Amino acid sequence: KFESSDHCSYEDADIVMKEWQHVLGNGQSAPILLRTANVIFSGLFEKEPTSRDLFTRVNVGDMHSGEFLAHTLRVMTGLDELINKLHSPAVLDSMLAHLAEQHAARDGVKHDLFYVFRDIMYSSLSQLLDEYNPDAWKNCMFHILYGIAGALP
Ligand code: HEM
Repeated sequence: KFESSDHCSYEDADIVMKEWQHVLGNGQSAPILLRTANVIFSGLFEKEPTSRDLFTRVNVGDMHSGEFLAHTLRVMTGLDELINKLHSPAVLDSMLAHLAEQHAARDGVKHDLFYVFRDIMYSSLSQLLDEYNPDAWKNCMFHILYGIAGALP
């Protein structure tokens, strides 16, 4: 399944939160989140074409439609909330448990799609961020992605 990683230490969490803040720190957070999400989802659909069908309900046929943008904003604000809770493990874990249920309820959502998502996310972040510490991201995103997708088929 997921390759293991070191524990997301307090310092790792600090680095990830600070670097993530640089993505969003200029007051233009929504357009940046949407653009990043568009890159990630386009990359996912390119690599795993059948995964597109999981998003028909949210009008993936037109990735610029209000429905699809609203979906990507839910995902990215969800990610933002998770990252901002890296110092509050109990709260983080209850958010992750809820997201795990929401994803498990959707047929066809498989754990391996999450590492495709992860790898595309890492390459976008490394391009987006002047300072990018891959080990800190790997350690903390392991916890987040495993928390959502660890029990998926
Ligand atoms: C860090 C990664 C991710 C986060 C934070 C995240 C978060 C979310 C959130 C907040 C929702 C809305 C839940 C709801 O209102 O029911 C959602 C829906 C969904 N997610 Fe994720 N997600 C992530 C990754 C993925 C991946 C990799 C897949 C699989 C390709 C996926 C598949 C779906 C599907 C199919 C839906 C339902 C779309 C609909 O509304 O019809 N997610 N996700």
